[in-house]
Amino acid sequence: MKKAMIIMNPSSGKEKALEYVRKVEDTLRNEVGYDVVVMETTQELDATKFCISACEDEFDLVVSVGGDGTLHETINGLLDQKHRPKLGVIPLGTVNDFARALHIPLNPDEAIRTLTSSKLRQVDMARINDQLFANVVAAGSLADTLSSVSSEEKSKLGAFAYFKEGVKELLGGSAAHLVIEHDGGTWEGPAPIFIAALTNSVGGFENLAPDASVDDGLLHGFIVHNLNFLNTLTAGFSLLLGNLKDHKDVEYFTSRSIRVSSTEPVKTNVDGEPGPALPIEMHILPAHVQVIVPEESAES
Ligand SMILES: Nc1ncnc2c1ncn2[C@@H]1O[C@H](COP(=O)(O)OP(=O)(O)OP(=O)(O)O)[C@@H](O)[C@H]1O
Repeated sequence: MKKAMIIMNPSSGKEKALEYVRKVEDTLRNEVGYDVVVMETTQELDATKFCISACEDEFDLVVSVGGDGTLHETINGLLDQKHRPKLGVIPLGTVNDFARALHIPLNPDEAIRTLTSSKLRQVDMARINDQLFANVVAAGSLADTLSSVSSEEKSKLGAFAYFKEGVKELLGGSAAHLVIEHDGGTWEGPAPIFIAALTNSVGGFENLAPDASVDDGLLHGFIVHNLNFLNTLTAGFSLLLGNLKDHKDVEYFTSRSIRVSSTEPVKTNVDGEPGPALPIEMHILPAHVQVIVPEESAES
């Protein structure tokens, strides 16, 4: 019999995770015919440990029930594994970038229906130092600010919580000197933020990297530099309209590998969580995981 592991964070989804997990279990067992194991996280990194054991025990499917934090920890269990189970995603967080990028419904009941779909997408992941990411890495003074956006603010304001904190930080005007090496050359200079996106949805803004698709084998780099009050606002509008890469103070490139370093101490944010300090090295891992997506979903 095929084996599925459900990895669920009971603290996500406004305490509704337990109710949804029963529905996930029923759907997998009764409609798709899986032997199902439910693993409940109690602390940070539990989801990674559970996913490692699912790989080692050759499970066919792992379903992440929680927010982007739980998903990020789950996919990190796939690092350097020979057997990688298929992935299902039930988004219960406030932003849910990965689900947005894959057109997985943000309504949990509808997302659960998706688990009966026979459509799979081969999705890129990327390595950053000794971990994996599925969505986005940000580096620079602004990245640290984004890590401090509270769950309450995200619930209340959605993607605008990031925008609000971002504008506040940019008006403070701190920009570290970054050295960014990519397939096409090296950029060097002061920048309040550098973003490497794998998918089009970043911090809930589905327009930030409209050219990034989950399976294009590329990292999409945005270096934002020389921001002051006026162009902070115009960059904000560019972000909302999906043409950030054309803004005069934004350098855009695609690459399979990127190295970012600085002589100053600079923090990063990886998939919405605090990440390693610079230097960082990123490498794309094309088609690294097969994700269950709705039958009718578009390929972008
Ligand atoms: N039982 C638990 N209680 C509290 N925190 C947990 C528990 N299990 C896991 N965690 C931690 O909670 C963090 C956030 O989880 P997750 O992203 O799933 O939910 P969320 O906060 O509702 O979503 P979002 O980040 O989108 O607001 C995870 O990174 C994980 O380390």
